[in-house]
Formats: sequence, C-alpha cells, structure tokens
Amino acid sequence: MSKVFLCDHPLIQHKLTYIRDERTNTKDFRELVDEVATLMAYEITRDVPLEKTTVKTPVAVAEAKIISGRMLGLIPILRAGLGMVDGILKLLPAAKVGHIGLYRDPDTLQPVEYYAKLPTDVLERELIVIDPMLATGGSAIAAIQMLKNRGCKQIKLMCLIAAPEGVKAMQEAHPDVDIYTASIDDYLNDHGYIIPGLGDAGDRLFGTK
Ligand SMILES: O=P(O)(O)OC[C@H]1O[C@H](OP(=O)(O)OP(=O)(O)O)[C@H](O)[C@@H]1O
Ligand SMILES: O=c1cc[nH]c(=O)[nH]1
Ligand SMILES: [Mg+2]
Repeated sequence: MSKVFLCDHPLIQHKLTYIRDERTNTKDFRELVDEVATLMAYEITRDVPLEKTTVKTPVAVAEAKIISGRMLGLIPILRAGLGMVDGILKLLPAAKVGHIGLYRDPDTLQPVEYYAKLPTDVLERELIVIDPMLATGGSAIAAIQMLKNRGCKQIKLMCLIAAPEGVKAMQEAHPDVDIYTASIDDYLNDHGYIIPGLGDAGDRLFGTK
C-alpha cells in the first residue's frame, strides 16, 4: 500500500489558507501555488540519497555530500498542474518536464486524454506527477497509467488538496505510488468538487472564470 505524506509545515498550511480564500485574486493565487510547490518540493525530496564527496574551500578540504545522480522528471497534468512546475524547478532545476493533457468530463467525471509529450529518457527518470487537485482520482490514476504503459516505474504524486475518495482510489489503482499532499479535505460534492477545497484550480490559476 502506498504512503500518504501530509505536508503540514506551517508555511505550507498558512499559504494554503490564502489559496483557498475566494477573495484571493488570480495573481496572488498563482504566486501562492508557486510558493507552496517549492516548499512541497523540499518535502518530497527528503528521501533523496546523498553520496560523499570532498570540496576545497578557500582554507581547507571539506568532507561534503552531494545528491547522487538521480534523474527526475516532472509530469504536470494540464492545465492546473502547470501552476506548480516553476516552483518545483526552483529547487530541482535539472529535472525535465513532460506534459499530460487530461480534462475531466463534467457529466461523467471521467478523464479525457488530449495530449502527452514526455522526455525521451523518461524511463530512466524518477517521476513526480503534479496536479493541485486529487478529487475522484480519475485524472491522476489515468495519467499514471499512461506513464506505466510506457514502462515508467518510479512515480510519486504531488497535489495540494486531496479528497479521501481520491486517495482511496489512487491507493487501490496504484499501490506503489506515494502521495504527497498539503491537505486531505472532507469529501466530494455531487459535482465532484472537493469540499471545502479551493474551487476549480485551473480556472483560478488562469483566470478563466
Ligand atoms: O481527481 P479528478 O476527479 O480527476 O479531478 C481532478 C482533476 O480536475 C481538474 O482538472 P480539470 O478537469 O478541471 O481540467 P483543467 O485543469 O484543464 O481545468 C484538476 O486539475 C485535476 O486534473
Ligand atoms: O474541487 C475540484 C475538483 C476537481 N478539480 C478542481 O479544480 N477542483
Ligand atoms: Mg478545471
């Protein structure tokens, strides 16, 4: 069974409150999501292995550590996942970025695929699938299945807000994929929106409503 990591650092929780607030405008919403993504990148890389090295300072040689050569790939789910990419790249600038386009059919709530462009060396990379909202889980489950169908193996999921229903569905569909989230909210309403949530993440990021 996959693990669920609740990123409960006070800075993340503080910023998430303003992200949820309906009065937060598009500019501030985008900046806050970007900042939280950076903070979550710090949390999601906690288990990255280090190796020993030495470095010459101006006065001596220091025993030091560097991250061992792991290659990362960020896979935002369009559109809303895009809002978290730059924030993560600030800490992981060597990561490559692949895009998966999915939208949720408003009637059936089923994910509909419309785009996929992945790094050519995606199979050699550890992947972080990024989407602020894990609602029914349908989109993230489908995106991860698309990656697995291509042979990808080491995958984590990063979201801002998860519904209990989405966490359960993800764990059943992909028990090998750990979930990193800043909150597990209460439930999904009849339209598949996370309650209390933040509304429609894509619309709030891009000002389309
Ligand atoms: O867990 P699910 O029930 O699948 O719902 C979550 C999905 O819904 C939203 O995308 P949406 O379909 O609104 O597309 P958009 O990002 O283009 O607005 C969100 O960004 C997730 O991708
Ligand atoms: O609450 C929700 C659920 C799905 N997608 C969103 O953007 N928000
Ligand atoms: Mg949307």
